[in-house]
Amino acid sequence: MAEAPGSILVAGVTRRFGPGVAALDRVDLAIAPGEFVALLGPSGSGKTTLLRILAGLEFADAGTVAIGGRDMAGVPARERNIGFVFQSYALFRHMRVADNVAFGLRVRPRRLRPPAAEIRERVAQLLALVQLPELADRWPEQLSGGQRQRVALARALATEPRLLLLDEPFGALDARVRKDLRHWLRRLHDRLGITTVFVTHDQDEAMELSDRIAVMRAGRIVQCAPPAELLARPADAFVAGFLGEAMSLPCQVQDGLAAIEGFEPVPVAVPPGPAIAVLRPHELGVQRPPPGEAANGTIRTLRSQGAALRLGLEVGGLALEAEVPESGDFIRGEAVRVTIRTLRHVFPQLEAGSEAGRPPPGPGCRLDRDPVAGTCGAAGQRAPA
Ligand SMILES: Nc1ncnc2c1ncn2[C@@H]1O[C@H](COP(=O)(O)OP(=O)(O)OP(=O)(O)O)[C@@H](O)[C@H]1O
Repeated sequence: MAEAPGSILVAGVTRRFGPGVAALDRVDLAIAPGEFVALLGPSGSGKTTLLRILAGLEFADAGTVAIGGRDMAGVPARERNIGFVFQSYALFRHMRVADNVAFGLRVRPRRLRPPAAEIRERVAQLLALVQLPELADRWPEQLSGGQRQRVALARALATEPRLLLLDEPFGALDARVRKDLRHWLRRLHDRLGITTVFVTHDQDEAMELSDRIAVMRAGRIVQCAPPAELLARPADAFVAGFLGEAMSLPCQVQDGLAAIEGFEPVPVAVPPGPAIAVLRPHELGVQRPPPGEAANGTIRTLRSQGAALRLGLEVGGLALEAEVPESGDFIRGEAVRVTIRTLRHVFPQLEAGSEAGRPPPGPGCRLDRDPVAGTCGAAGQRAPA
């Protein structure tokens, strides 16, 4: 069956650099035409390696990659019709902006190269598309970082690629510019409908931009799902602890109760044994201890956040963060009663010991199954002694 031009199907892709741990380990990923998918994960989890394999800049030791239904084995990068933008993908310094954008068209073999007038027209359209029509005659060094990345995107789009691969394209820019470009990129994607794979380790960026996020860890896709699904139903403690602001607390489950150091036991539906409870700051309750009840924590820091108050707490030797209504009227050093209001995510501690600590292959990014979910943030830190 013929597939739409922008579809991607990665099956069982493994890539090893030397005898050590695989940079990619049996990765499956299916992306529909026109989708915007982020690869999100900690440093070294294999995001760039996967992107480079899609691009044809790196090869897989095992597994297959098909783009638009065609097996890419042996198809060189230049024949894949893919546009790239990398964080450090400098523009050609000796070429003006317009010539940078025209580059991909001018280097085509003569029989495929559009006439010069058509290239000029196309460059003007692309610079209008990235909202920089007035910069055609500038040199790259006369542009801001954000403008350079937009020119790099125009250059990537010049050859009308069926697939756009972006590797931390805004990584070097300051937070404000980054946010603006992020919104702009999503609007551009919605207009053009090009299948886009975006590498980032910024979870906010991934959450805001993507139709789905593939969360990677140690060379595997642990879970791939829409952002809201990842937050609501994380596949494991890693995903739960990686998305959104979260604290991962070791606990012991017995008789349907999770024992977390410093807290009352909490009912959970998890098999007995060691487990990880993932808590978010708003899931903790903080009060002055009612008469007759002992305090179990101390307020170490307070920070107002408009309607909410952010409290740094010490509970049972752990440093935790709670978010409570501003009306709390607490003071630093105060002894308080800290409770777990809801405990939505508890995971048996299975994966930690499996295959030398590597996560099991995740549900991958298959389109033929219901997407499952995931979450993240600061893990619960042990308080300084
Ligand atoms: N050319 C190479 N030679 C040897 N090891 C490599 C090579 N490229 C990648 N690796 C290793 O493969 C693993 C995955 O690297 P990769 O760059 O794909 O991770 P990443 O998730 O993109 O990380 P980052 O967020 O830091 O860019 C890392 O352990 C890395 O050191």
